[in-house]
Amino acid sequence: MTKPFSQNNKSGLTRELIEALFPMFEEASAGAIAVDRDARITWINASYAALLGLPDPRGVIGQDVRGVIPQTRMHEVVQSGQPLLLDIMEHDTQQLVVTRLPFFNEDGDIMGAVAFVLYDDLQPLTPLVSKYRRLHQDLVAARKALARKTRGTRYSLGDFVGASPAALEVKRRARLASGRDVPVLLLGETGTGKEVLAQAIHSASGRADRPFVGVNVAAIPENLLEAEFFGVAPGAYTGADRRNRDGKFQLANGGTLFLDEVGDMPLALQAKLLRALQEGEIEPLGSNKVVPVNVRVIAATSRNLEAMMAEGSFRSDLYYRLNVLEIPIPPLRDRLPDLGVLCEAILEDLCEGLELRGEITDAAVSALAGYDWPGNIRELRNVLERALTMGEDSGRLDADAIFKVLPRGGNRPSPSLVPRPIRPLAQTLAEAEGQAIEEALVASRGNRTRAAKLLGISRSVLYEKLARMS
Ligand SMILES: Nc1ncnc2c1ncn2[C@@H]1O[C@H](COP(=O)(O)OP(=O)(O)OP(=O)(O)O)[C@@H](O)[C@H]1O
Repeated sequence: MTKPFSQNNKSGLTRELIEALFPMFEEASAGAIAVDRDARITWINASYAALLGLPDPRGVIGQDVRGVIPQTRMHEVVQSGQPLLLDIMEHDTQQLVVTRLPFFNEDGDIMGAVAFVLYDDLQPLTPLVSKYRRLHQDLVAARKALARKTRGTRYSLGDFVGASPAALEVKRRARLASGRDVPVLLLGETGTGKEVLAQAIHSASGRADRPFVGVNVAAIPENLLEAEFFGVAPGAYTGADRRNRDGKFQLANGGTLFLDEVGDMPLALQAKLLRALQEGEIEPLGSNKVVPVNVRVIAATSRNLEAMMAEGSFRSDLYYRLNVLEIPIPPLRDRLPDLGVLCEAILEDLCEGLELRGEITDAAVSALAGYDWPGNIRELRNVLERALTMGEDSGRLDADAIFKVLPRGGNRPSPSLVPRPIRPLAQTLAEAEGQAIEEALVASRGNRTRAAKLLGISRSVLYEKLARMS
């Protein structure tokens, strides 16, 4: 099939080396091809021609290699003079492992390139290829996470999953909060999604392209809190940095400051925080100069601030300053109709980048509904993660897989075992109606028109009933 190297490639170490190795490579490979410096085919062996399905290999001599093998990268090799030692090339439905080497004349000028198909069947390479795919998927996921991190937030409102009336009300308030530049107070037990919501409000607000800075008050030792919040002036105290150190207020300037576990803030710092919020300025530790700051505060707590005010451990003036728009987030046990969609969303997230289906059966969701969820959605995520780790390789979770990992002792009493007081019929009917509406909204993912259709009532009747329920 003509000669791989033209006459003017007489010497030159690389060419000689390639020539010496050529018969061995050709023999061992599943196909070989050579191109000239313009990436036109000068030679192709019979096995490669057969692999490519070429009826007449001579017909392709002189053609641009890209016209014959669309996914080739030979033109890159002849342009750069650099080999591409290992690559997986797609051709039609095949995946070919190829190596591509340039060759030069005695003056070092590029003359062309040769390529060998090392494997045309990836079966023996399956472990390597799956590892490569997994790493590639991890890389994509890490890049996404990094992009979010550089913006300061990971979540948007769509990440607050739930379609029950309780979840929809949370989202309605969050949207309201995004449109108004006022302080927001998020109230909810641990793991209910306070941080998710704080980030989502910021991302949808006019401050979205400014920083989002979160600080967990409970996680910082009391003696460091002031420096953490307001920063430190150079040489403020013995051992302090010579340079100025910005506090969270300065870092969040122009953006949003998320104060998590604000109920854990000592009284002395509460006074300083109040002043900063009222005056719009702060005084770094050890400095006698005030610095103007413009931050929107979103505070969150799992504690009962009203009870704390009553006992004097939380300042009421700070409470009213922070609580301009309050968003109570219900615990998971109070929005069990959301379990199904939450599981779906969490499993999708957990399985991203892995070759797992991440499915859950209805019976498994019912098993989850029997548990009390003191750790809320964070705990649900952990349970699903454990079930995936310990379960079948396919990533399909059934009730058994859930029971194996669900903490014991936290079960809710099954409704049939709890003696139910007899109540007026109208009340029982209203509750049944409320539950049916809630389930229809979950099934329709919050789409009221579809929910009304499922319930066999008109949209306006559904709206009337929802208004009566709220
Ligand atoms: N509505 C939701 N939809 C989907 N995932 C959620 C939701 N709420 C919380 N999560 C997930 O649950 C975990 C805990 O959420 P988050 O940290 O926001 O809770 P938190 O209320 O701030 O908890 P803590 O008070 O302990 O800091 C996170 O992994 C988050 O992604």
